[in-house]
Amino acid sequence: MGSFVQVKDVYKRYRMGEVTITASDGVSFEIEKGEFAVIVGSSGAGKTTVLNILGGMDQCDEGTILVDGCEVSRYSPKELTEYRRFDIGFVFQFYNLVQNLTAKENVELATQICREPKDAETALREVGLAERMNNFPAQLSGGEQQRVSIARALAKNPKLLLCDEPTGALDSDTGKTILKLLQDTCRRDHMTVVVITHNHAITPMADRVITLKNSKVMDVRLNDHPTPVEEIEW
Ligand SMILES: Nc1ncnc2c1ncn2[C@@H]1O[C@H](COP(=O)(O)OP(=O)(O)OP(=O)(O)O)[C@@H](O)[C@H]1O
Repeated sequence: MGSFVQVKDVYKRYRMGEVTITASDGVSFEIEKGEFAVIVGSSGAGKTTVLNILGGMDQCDEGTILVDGCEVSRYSPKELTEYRRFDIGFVFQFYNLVQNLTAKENVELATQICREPKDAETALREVGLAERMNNFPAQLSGGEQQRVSIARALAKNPKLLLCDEPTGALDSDTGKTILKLLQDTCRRDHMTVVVITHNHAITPMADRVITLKNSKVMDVRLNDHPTPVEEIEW
């Protein structure tokens, strides 16, 4: 049996008139089930491209993506829709909550379109928002809004939780509580979590660090003893 996530020789090119931009240039890496993986690289290194392909929002031109034994890179558009809907939880930098729905309604909105979801209240309780379920996003701090978006993603019971700069809009203390929540969820539920970031300071807390540079994988490193989030400074 191979790894839970296998990305093999993936190429993604964008044609812009005469110019072709290679956003993924033979990218390969693996992630095991239940790992907390960080994909790190500077702006333009190709992080979002990899995350979009892994999340079924975009397709690669060449290469293979296997998730839990399924060959996502061969999925039809209809299969990709189901993959995004049932298998993937997304967390974005700017939360992407619906402003005129409460925290609970935001989570319910997502769970209405998936199989065997968690109860919205349970999901919100697990992220520490038991008291704020009936608040609208504008009544919540940035960190609390990010918790709602994590509850929304986890309520789907996804196979993979993909997070795009989840702390990018938060101050460092709030960012750390969000990373701790993600790491605790990973440990407690054996959830496979992938965080993309430009912030190298986050890498010591990961089980696996995949470094991208110029659209290629520069380095893959395993941390046998990840640093507790509380001890990380940035
Ligand atoms: N839809 C697109 N059309 C054309 N070029 C694109 C597209 N998406 C990404 N690119 C290019 O591919 C390269 C990698 O971009 P990508 O967004 O994956 O990098 P990134 O590491 O996520 O950067 P950032 O941290 O700034 O978001 C960049 O040169 C970018 O301009």
